[in-house]
Amino acid sequence: MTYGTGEGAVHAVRSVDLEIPRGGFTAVMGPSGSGKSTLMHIMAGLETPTRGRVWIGDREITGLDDEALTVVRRRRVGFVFQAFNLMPAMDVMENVLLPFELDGRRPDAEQQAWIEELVARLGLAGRLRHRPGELSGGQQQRVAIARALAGRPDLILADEPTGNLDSRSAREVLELLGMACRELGQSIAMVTHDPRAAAHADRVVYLADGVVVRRDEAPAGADAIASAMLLLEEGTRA
Ligand SMILES: Nc1ncnc2c1ncn2[C@@H]1O[C@H](COP(=O)(O)OP(=O)(O)OP(=O)(O)O)[C@@H](O)[C@H]1O
Repeated sequence: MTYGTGEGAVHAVRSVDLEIPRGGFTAVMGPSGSGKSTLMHIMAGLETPTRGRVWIGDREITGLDDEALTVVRRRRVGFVFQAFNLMPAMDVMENVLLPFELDGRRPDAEQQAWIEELVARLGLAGRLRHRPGELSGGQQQRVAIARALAGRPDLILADEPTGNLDSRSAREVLELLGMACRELGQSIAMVTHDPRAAAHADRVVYLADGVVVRRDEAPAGADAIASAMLLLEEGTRA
């Protein structure tokens, strides 16, 4: 992905060949400006790369027009953001059902049962008629996770999902993402700066200057991830 042209061109990501495994929990780490958000936007079909090809599940999204990409995003991708991005005037259940609403669909009986299971597992069953403003940050993020999981997307993209949470709520949210992956088979890619967050993933991919420079298939805890990041940051500054 190149922004700009000529001397001012920025190669935000280069020669990235990356697969987010189905049913896996992948963390994407890297120093500031290393291309994490750009890569995430490309994987989500929010940006079209200058060169290269992208698939979500078995569907190639390269070359789709905006309208087709919007449909792919709605049906195949779930998003969890640092700032929660819930609709303040809607209650918890309305927020969770929003992807169906936007797609002009109603959940069928099986989907409704799945959504009820989800809200129960995420500890939201007693809060369904509350609005986001009446919930803690951790609870709001759990609503966002329920919304992302509701349509069983091919991929959940989480961008610094714990950036606005205290450490206990952060741990709960990460445990729930891990549960979604291990028990519900959900594929997740999470961008984070936080080695403790990345330690919940079963695979860590490191970016530096737009290139994947390292992959840990079984990361050995937050301290090892922090050391790897430190090396990358020193390398980037050098
Ligand atoms: N729309 C844009 N136009 C021009 N350059 C851009 C644009 N978006 C990103 N870049 C550049 O591409 C590079 C990668 O940016 P990106 O936001 O993907 O990094 P990041 O790893 O997500 O950073 P951070 O952790 O600070 O959010 C940076 O050098 C950035 O300045």
